Amino acid sequence: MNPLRYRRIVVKLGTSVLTSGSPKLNRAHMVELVRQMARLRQAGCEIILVTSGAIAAGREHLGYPTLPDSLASKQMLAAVGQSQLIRTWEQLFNLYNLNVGQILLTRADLDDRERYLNARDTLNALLDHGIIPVINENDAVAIAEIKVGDNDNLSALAALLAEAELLMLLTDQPGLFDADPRSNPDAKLIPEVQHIDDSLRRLAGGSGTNLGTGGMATKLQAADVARRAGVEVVIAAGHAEGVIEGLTRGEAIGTRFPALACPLDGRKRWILAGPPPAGTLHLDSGAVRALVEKGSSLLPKGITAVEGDFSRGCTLLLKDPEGHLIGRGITRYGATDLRRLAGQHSNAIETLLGYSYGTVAIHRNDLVVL
Ligand SMILES: Nc1ncnc2c1ncn2[C@@H]1O[C@H](COP(=O)(O)OP(=O)(O)O)[C@@H](O)[C@H]1O
Ligand SMILES: N[C@@H](CCC(=O)OP(=O)(O)O)C(=O)O
Repeated sequence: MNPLRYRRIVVKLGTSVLTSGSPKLNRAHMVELVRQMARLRQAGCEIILVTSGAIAAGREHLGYPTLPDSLASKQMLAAVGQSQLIRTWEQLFNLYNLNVGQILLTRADLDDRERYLNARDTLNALLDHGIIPVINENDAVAIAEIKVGDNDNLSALAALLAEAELLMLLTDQPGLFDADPRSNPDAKLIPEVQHIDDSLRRLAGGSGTNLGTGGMATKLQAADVARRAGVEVVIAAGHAEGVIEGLTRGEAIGTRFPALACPLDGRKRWILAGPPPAGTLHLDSGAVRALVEKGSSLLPKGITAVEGDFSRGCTLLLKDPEGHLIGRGITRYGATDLRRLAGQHSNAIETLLGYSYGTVAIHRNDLVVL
């Protein structure tokens, strides 16, 4: 089979894969993973590595100190461990004459469109020079407000940034099961997922260990974001022999999430990936139909309630009358204005506010329907 079925892939390695369930990095296993990635690279496939393991590596390097369960302790471990981690990746890739470039991100780096584009340019420059980008969250400085929080979602953002074709979420289980296989030995692997809905989300539990973050729940969130942007996603076991190469050849391993048919364009990818929502607009059923079925802009008339305190240019969540999330978009009016405009006809905007930024609350170009 053709090994170049995918031109650009993101490989996300969870702590569970890098430590093999032990409290320290399993370097022998990391060598095997690098061997596979190097072979693919040499065959012309561009690889972006999203690596967890900084906190585990820091704990190992400091001799497993007993620390309070505080953010500062974790940040200290991440600061120590990240340099151990990148050094290990660097040494291993150098065995194959490949260089690595470290990118440490927080959500704040992706919020602003210009910073998002800068990060994208750096990623592309590394790839253009045959260098393997090695990405982790900047745990040492990130506090809750600016954190992505888990590397599953971070890897989806990396896949969007890089316009990758395939995202591999490699973990300690062979894929997504119909129940957590740690506690349900009869659980069955789900080979393919077409729709990510609430019933599927209920199957996906948290991490089974205290080293991993998020478990299958964050892997599903990541898959949901990436496939909307046209990226195919697969969850598979990182310890399975030849897994990275096999997945790149399109072999039926793990749980596959085919990419949605109509990928979003660049700006809409950023709306999906970048800014955290600053509020919520509740819409009536007519507005929901206009957005979902006709691809229209959102008019103030269709807004029934406004939650949050936000200004013009912020990203908002859009919900239908039942409270289901139907999209996200960038508002042309701040919260105070929208509270006045909700339910009103667009030609009353000037009279109600004394000024106007146009007839729509959210323009269709600034809107992603989910
Ligand atoms: N439905 C499910 N199918 C598979 N694994 C599940 C499921 N629900 C919860 N899990 C747990 O998710 C864990 C993997 O997530 P996590 O510990 O965060 O790993 P990683 O470090 O690779 O991100 C598994 O070990 C498993 O216990
Ligand atoms: N950024 C953290 C890992 C966060 C995370 O999501 O971990 P995991 O669930 O193992 O992928 C670290 O390097 O330790």
